[in-house]
Amino acid sequence: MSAGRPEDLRRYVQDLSTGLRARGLMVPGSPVCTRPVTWRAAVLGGPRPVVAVATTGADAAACAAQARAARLAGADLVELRADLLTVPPADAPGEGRASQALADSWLRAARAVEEVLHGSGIPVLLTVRTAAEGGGFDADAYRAALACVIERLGERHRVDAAGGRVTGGSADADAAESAITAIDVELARGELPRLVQLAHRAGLDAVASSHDFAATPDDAELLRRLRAMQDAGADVAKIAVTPSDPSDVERLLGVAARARGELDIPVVAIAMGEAGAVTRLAGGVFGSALTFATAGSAASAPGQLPVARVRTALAALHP
Ligand SMILES: O=C1C[C@@](O)(C(=O)O)C[C@@H](O)[C@@H]1O
Repeated sequence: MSAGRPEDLRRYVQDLSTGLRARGLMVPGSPVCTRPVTWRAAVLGGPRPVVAVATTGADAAACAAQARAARLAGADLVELRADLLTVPPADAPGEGRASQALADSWLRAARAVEEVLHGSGIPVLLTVRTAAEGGGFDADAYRAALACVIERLGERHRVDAAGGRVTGGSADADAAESAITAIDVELARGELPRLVQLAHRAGLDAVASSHDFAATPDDAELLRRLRAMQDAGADVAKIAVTPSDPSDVERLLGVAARARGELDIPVVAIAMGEAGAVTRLAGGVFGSALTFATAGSAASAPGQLPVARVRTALAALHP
């Protein structure tokens, strides 16, 4: 179905839930998350999905402008897509490439984003998406660069804490400059448990993720990935797939409902592209904890809809 009017959406959701319950793939009532996470004012795994807007800017100023637009549009979370930042020539990877220099340039953008979010309670998720999963970063350099930026965030966290400022984790942490509460870690790049542990030591939560830009893997594989993420210690488990027809979209939502029933941590399930747009509106009914929307700028993945449209759907489906 198309992501249409609220009444169409309600009917779609009702029909699909009835079908899934009849097949024992969805528990009756609202699926409850037993281990929700709170990032400043946003709760993943609460009664409604959190609405995120991703930056797509190539420099700190563009990201800050997009974060400001996200705040004005009513986003709950900003994702800083570090992989889309242009690396300044001096920092460019090359001979003896310095992950440190890269982390420096990402942290400069993070500071700019944090500045415009100051006082809003909006947390920031830092993501380095590899080309293998629809992003702009080199998959071979991924683990080292990610570990480096996590270390740097940890140092910053400790400095902030020593300076008497609280960082992340609570709704009244607005006095804090550090809004980065979580980091995205790709399951397929390997060493997920180590990177999650590194994030936790740095005072960050970890969102494990897996993207398929070509297809929608079978249900067992999708559930296996989500479970592997939880088993690796991730705080949130996220899958994004590409449906080829409406039945793939329904399968994805069914997987979300099953994962919600079987896992403790918040689960995020997205079908990308126009065909999957309904999952960005109705995913929450099936237990998906987070949806990505746009706020006047380019989408960070295909099929994202404007925040206002998503909010209208959420209000209709989660009264
Ligand atoms: O993982 C995701 C989900 C996403 O791919 C989407 O389809 O909305 C957008 C990405 O920016 C984000 O990191």
